[in-house]
Amino acid sequence: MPSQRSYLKGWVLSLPPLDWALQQIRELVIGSLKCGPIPQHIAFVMDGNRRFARTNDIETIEGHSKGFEALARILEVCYKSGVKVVTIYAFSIENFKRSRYEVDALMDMAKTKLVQMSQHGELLDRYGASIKILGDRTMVREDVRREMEKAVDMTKHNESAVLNVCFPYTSRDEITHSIRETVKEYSQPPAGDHRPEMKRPFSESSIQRNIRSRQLAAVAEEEDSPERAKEGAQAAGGASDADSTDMSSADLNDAASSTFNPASSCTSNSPSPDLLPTLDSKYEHDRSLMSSNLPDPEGITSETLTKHMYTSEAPPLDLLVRTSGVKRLSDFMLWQCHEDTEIRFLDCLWPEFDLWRFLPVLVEWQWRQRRTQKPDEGSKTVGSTKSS
Ligand SMILES: CC(C)=CCC/C(C)=C/CC/C(C)=C/COP(=O)(O)OP(=O)(O)O
Repeated sequence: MPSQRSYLKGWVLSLPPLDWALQQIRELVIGSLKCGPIPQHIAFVMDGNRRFARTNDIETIEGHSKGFEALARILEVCYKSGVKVVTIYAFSIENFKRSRYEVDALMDMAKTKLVQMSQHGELLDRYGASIKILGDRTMVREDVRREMEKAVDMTKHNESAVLNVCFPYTSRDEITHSIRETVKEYSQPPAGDHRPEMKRPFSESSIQRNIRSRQLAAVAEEEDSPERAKEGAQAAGGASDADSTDMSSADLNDAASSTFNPASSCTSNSPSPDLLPTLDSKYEHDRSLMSSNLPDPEGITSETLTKHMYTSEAPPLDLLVRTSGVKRLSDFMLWQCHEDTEIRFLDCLWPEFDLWRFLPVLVEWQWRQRRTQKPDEGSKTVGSTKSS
């Protein structure tokens, strides 16, 4: 029954005059959306294909095929409105647990549809969008991988927009990949053979060193003569200086011996010995780092990891939409969801998703953007990083 109703609805809406009128309305709506800020990066969890198939009494594969049609509709809306990057969860690593038949059908769909979309005059070509495949391609069948690479190659000259196809992907896999790449980067001397800088006044280890050297001074002051207190204070000052400037090997040696060596600065009044091996080993580590010419791991920040994520070239994620009423991220875009990413869970199934269901999400996003825009940002139309 539901499939009969949707067939009838489809037939009525495809009558030429109605279809034309609807097209005009769609254009008007998208045109008015473009007057406001537009998210630069949107991600979709295209959930509910199988449930759609069940409720409409069609094959599971047919449900996925309807899902692909919905994707084409939504990409059209996104690129027409000015969204720069769309990231889709097309195949999770978890999806390999599905039946062989379904996995093969999804692989075949990716194999044919991606090249189809990339052809001259087709969707991606019309909007100047390039395809990027994010995920562990080694898990994909050779023939599928070849076609995916072909689609990437066919669209690589397109510069107006991007379609990130996560296939096969999970965030945990992506984050692991990024850490692995970061470790590789920090395990070899930087290009050009530059001596790594040791400038890190606010690093955790610098702060720890400062606190401990001050503790040494305090212990000396409490328990010993004024001379010892002075010695301790000097040691603390020395450490602070060393930490706030570039540290040469000589500085490190001096600091290590005068400040932290129990034998040289504290004899009878040494602090608890369990504090000292840590300090010594930290300095040992710094010293060996200086002599090895490797980059300083203290320089690793969240930006370093971002740089090694699959989405490194994409703008920050402004909006994440999941259909089918399920309120989970399912290991998708965990790193990319920042404090300002809007996450929307919609009740409709993915194959039912269209401009009319997407519109309220976009309008609400625009409304929030405008509400949080500062007066001098009035004309800004780019997805921003402001809090709501
Ligand atoms: C370009 C390209 C490769 C397009 C792929 C097309 C497409 C829509 C893929 C989504 C596949 C998928 C696992 C959807 C989740 O719904 P589900 O199967 O988990 O449905 P359910 O939640 O109802 O079980």
